[in-house]
Amino acid sequence: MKIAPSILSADFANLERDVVLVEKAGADYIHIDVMDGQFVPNITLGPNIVAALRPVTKLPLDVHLMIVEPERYIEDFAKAGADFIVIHAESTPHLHRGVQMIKDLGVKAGVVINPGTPVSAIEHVLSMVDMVLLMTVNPGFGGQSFIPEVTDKIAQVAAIREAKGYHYEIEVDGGVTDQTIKACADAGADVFVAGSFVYAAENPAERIQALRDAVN
Ligand SMILES: O=C(CO)[C@H](O)[C@H](O)COP(=O)(O)O
Ligand SMILES: [Fe+2]
Repeated sequence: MKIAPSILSADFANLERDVVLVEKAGADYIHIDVMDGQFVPNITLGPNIVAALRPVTKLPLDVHLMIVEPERYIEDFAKAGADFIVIHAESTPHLHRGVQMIKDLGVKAGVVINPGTPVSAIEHVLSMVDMVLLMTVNPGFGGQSFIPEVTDKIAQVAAIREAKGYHYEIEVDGGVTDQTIKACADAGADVFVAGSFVYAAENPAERIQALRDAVN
C-alpha cells in the first residue's frame, strides 16, 4: 500500500516544511490538488507551485487536475516536474487524447472519475494508464465525508485489471481515514490519498502510521 498525503490540507505558508515532514514520516507520493474555480468551486495552485516543490522532495509528485480542458496545461505541469498527471473524465470531451498527451511527455498518466461517474467512462483508456483514481468525495474541498458506495467501483477496476492483465495503480481520494481505508484496501485500492486526516493532526507521522495499521 502507498500513502499519498494531499498538501491541500498543509500549511500553504510552510509547504516545504510540510512536504519534508511527510516524506520523513514514510509517505510514498505527494498528492497535489489543482483546482480552477470552474470544474470545481475552489481555486488552489498551479504549475509554479509544482515547480517550486520539485527540488524539495524525492517523492513522486502526483498531480490531480480538477480543471476544465486539462489538455491546455498538461505540458506546463510536465515541465514543472509532475511524475503523475491525473485528469478527470468529466473535464474533457477527448480523454484519450489527454492521456496520450501525458504519455508523449514521458509522464505517468492517470484518469479520475467523480463518485457519480461510472467506470464505463474510462474503460477505453484503461489499457494505457498508469493510475486510476476513484474520487470518494465530490471533488473541490478537503475534509469531506467518505462516500462508501464508491467501493463497488474500486472492485470493478480491480477486476478489469486482473482479467485483462493491465498494470495501473488504483488510488482513492477523499475522506480517507483510519476508519474508511480498510474498505478501500479490501476492494482492491493500492494508493490512498489523505489530506485532512494527515495534516489536520498534531502529529502527521502518527496519522500515516495509523492508516497503515488500519489496513495491516
Ligand atoms: O482531491 C481532493 C479534493 O477534491 C483532495 O485530494 C481530497 O479531498 C483530500 O482531502 P481529504 O483527505 O481531507 O478528503
Ligand atoms: Fe485530490
